[in-house]
Amino acid sequence: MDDNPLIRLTDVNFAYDRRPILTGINMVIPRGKVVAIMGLSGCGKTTTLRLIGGQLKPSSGKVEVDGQVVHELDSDGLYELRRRMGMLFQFGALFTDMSVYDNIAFQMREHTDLPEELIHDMVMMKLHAVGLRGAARLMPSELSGGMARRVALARAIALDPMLIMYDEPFAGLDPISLSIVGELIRKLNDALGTSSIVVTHDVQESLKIVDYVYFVSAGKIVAEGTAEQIKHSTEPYVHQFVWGEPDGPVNFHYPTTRPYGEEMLSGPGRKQVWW
Ligand SMILES: Nc1ncnc2c1ncn2[C@@H]1O[C@H](COP(=O)(O)OP(=O)(O)OP(=O)(O)O)[C@@H](O)[C@H]1O
Repeated sequence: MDDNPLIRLTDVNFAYDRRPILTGINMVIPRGKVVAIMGLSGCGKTTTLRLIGGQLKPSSGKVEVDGQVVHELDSDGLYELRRRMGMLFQFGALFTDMSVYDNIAFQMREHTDLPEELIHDMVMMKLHAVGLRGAARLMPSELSGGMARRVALARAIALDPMLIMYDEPFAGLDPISLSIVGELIRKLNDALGTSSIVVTHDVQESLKIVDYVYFVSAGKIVAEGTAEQIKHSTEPYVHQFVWGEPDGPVNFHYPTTRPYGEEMLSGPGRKQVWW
């Protein structure tokens, strides 16, 4: 039991209007660790990140970050808290009209009064950390997908955050870029002494780099454990997910109560059929 985790979600429920998205979520992100939230599309992973970032408020339950209840903060408190969180959004969108250098300097200029010489040194340090110091003057359109993702990573750590949240950091990358980005997530976490949350459905890549995994299905945590425990899990849902098996508790068919035969016989133009 971690008495002082960076993040704690306690009995969190969240609904859009009256449609439940998350139910009874209990989750802990320890300091200094990399934790993955995995699950199929639409299960509520991004929603969980948005609750932690304070963009959404839970319908009930508590979201605590570094000892503060996120949804009880006023706008100044929230602004201050968010400044200490780095975020790599899905597909790591960069500002397309700014150079790589300016993309990273942007946060520093927005949130600090640091002089340009210092910003220069910090931008170069961040770019060096992701191996792209030489790309500082390029525009985003001149980068490969893997390079763009690394720039987005450098931008996420621009302000030395206490927490970095990655939303699908591996999406659309070739296998080499994928493992470079994976290794960088781990290295940056350890070098900066932050905590990281990786939202992903890329099981194999993330199991190589994370300390702990939460599996979410239909808005509930259905399994959790260390990367080793997850790899060897016999829990049917986890096993199916980890090994990418088509058959198992996750159905190929979206649920329907209507038998297939009945559906086919009741289509348009079928009403007059004599049988
Ligand atoms: N603004 C919104 N209004 C209503 N429903 C929403 C909204 N945003 C997301 N949802 C719904 O909430 C559910 C959870 O979405 P969420 O984005 O958290 O899933 P996810 O697990 O991150 O999926 P993906 O991997 O595809 O990004 C989905 O069913 C989605 O349709």
